Amino acid sequence: MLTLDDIRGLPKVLLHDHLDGGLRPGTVLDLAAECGHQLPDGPDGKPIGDASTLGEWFRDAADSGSLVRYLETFAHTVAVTQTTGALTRVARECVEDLAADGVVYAEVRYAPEQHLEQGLTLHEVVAAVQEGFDAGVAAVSAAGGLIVVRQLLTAMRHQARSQEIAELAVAWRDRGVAGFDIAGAEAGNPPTRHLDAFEYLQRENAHFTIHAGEAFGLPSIWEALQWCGADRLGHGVRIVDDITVDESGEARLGRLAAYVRDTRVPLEMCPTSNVQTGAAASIAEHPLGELTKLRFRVTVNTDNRLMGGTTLSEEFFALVLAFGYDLDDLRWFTVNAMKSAFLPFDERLALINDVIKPAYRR
Ligand SMILES: O=c1[nH]cnc2c1ncn2[C@@H]1O[C@H](CO)[C@@H](O)[C@H]1O
Ligand SMILES: [Zn+2]
Repeated sequence: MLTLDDIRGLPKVLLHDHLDGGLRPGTVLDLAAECGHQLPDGPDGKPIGDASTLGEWFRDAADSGSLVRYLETFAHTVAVTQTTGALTRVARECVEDLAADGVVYAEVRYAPEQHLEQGLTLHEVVAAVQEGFDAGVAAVSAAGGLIVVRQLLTAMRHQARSQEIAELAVAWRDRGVAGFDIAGAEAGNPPTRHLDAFEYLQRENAHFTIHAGEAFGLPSIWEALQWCGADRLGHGVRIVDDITVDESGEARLGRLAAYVRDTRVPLEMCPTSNVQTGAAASIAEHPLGELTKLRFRVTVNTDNRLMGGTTLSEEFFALVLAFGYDLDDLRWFTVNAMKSAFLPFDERLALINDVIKPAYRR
């Protein structure tokens, strides 16, 4: 059986990771002290002052069984990332942490509109993050490693800035931004609220993914694909609601599930996050197992490394333990993810042929 160390040594691809959900606990402490943000109280009734207690606090608070409560924890990471210095630091550390975990390609998302509280403009936010990504990539490569990183710009689904953020993503498309996303509480905020932004992106030949079918069911997935034209689905777990398995174990796909499988819509699945928000009862019962058996285009992701206390290697290891996956399965997930990336075709192919396949052969 594969060990966690084996998995760390394999090249991996990460399509769904939130920048503001991946801060190092120690960095949250430093930045909170710098900007005077008050962190939550620890067990002793005083604001938490050490990194490991803070890491546990995020994990426990996010372990809420509800997406809305899970999202409340972001108030702290967003509050401490309101300056170019903080954004650049967090972005650089993100790249270094992903590379240390064996990630060779990552698309990291965040919502620029949430980082304007101290007067930054949207463009300044994107520039600060890009500066951090560039510095991180340079540091990794100076140490002999390899990682390619792109930004995805997220609009918050309960707000009304999606058109502006979509235009921002297009303006930065040749300078490190590979696509667009919407996130936030799903119930009551269907993707069609942002139809103008999605239609604009389609006219611009731009790429986008939509958080859909996480806390909410099939209608949200259907809208994301058939009204909005999403290239990928963030989570998409509820697509199992359109699949029935009879007594003999034979699966029947409804029209929407068949469409998703037939057209190879990538599912950005995030096992730990889904257990934390109650979208799945446990890793072992996660729909990823069934969807993988049925050969949907499943990819494995972290969502929020801080809130989940996780890494991509740990997500894979949990799946190895729950479903008995082997090296071939992990290669399949990784190639699925690389094929689904918002990177030009020739660059995807080069990473698959020159980096991923040789490593899994060895
Ligand atoms: O799993 C998720 N579902 C929906 N929204 C999320 C999830 N994880 C994070 N965010 C939201 O996306 C924002 C930008 O990164 C975060 O601030 C958080 O509110
Ligand atoms: Zn997410």
